Amino acid sequence: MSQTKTLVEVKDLTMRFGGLTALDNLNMSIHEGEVLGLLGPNGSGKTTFFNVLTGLYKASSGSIVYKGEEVIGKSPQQIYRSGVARTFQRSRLSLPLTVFDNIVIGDYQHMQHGLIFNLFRRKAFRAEYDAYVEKVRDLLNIFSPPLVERMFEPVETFTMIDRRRIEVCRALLSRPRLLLLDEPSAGMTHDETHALMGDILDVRSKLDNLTVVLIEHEMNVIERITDRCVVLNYGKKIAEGTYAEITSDPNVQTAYLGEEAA
Ligand SMILES: Nc1ncnc2c1ncn2[C@@H]1O[C@H](COP(=O)(O)OP(=O)(O)OP(=O)(O)O)[C@@H](O)[C@H]1O
Repeated sequence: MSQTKTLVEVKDLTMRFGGLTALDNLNMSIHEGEVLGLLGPNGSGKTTFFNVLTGLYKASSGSIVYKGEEVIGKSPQQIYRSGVARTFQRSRLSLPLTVFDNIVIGDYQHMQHGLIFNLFRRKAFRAEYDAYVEKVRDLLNIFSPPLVERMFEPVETFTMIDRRRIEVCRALLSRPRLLLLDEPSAGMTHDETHALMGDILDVRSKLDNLTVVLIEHEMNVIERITDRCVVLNYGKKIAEGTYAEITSDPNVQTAYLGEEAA
């Protein structure tokens, strides 16, 4: 029998933007090692939840306990260093830069040496640079081996799916415990989405102890890769369970049909 360990416990979490309540007394948990789907109609608070969990927004009230510690009030850097990494809905790659540069940029807070130090201590800088090359090569070998050969080519020469892979690798560079993926299938074809999700499942099986939360609209993706789902509507949790459970839940059907009818 598998035992469920809680990695994140969310209690009465509320986020207001002026008069708009984006998260409304949200209670939910994220279990260690699971792939959790975060679903809900447009504007239901999914990205806001990621923004609060990663310290970009400070919640109006409530609590998020991650690995036994309160997250609210910590800076995005502190939260990143504690093992929470994410991708964004819109691509944040710098197209003229290489794959290597784009992946390493995300980890600059972990670098030992600042610019002035590097100017004067080239040897130490070189050693750190070489270590990063190895780290990125190892990661690409796990996540997407064909990218290894093209590590020093500019991102603008890559297809959409490879760009997404690069973004996921950037999030994985710090070897996070919790990976938050905000609509990774956006803008991709069905086949590309299928391939990317295969990579994500594959990397989870290769990296120990990785928990994934995925915001996604494509139902077939959710069915294929999630262990469990939480559905939000107007910032509240309206359903929770396996894909089969949530899709047969009348509250979920009403939330989605209501949206279509609107
Ligand atoms: N910085 C902000 N300032 C004001 N309102 C915001 C801000 N961020 C989000 N909102 C509002 O909060 C609500 C929830 O938005 P959010 O982006 O979290 O929804 P979502 O479920 O991720 O939607 P989608 O699926 O369209 O990305 C929306 O009404 C949105 O307009």
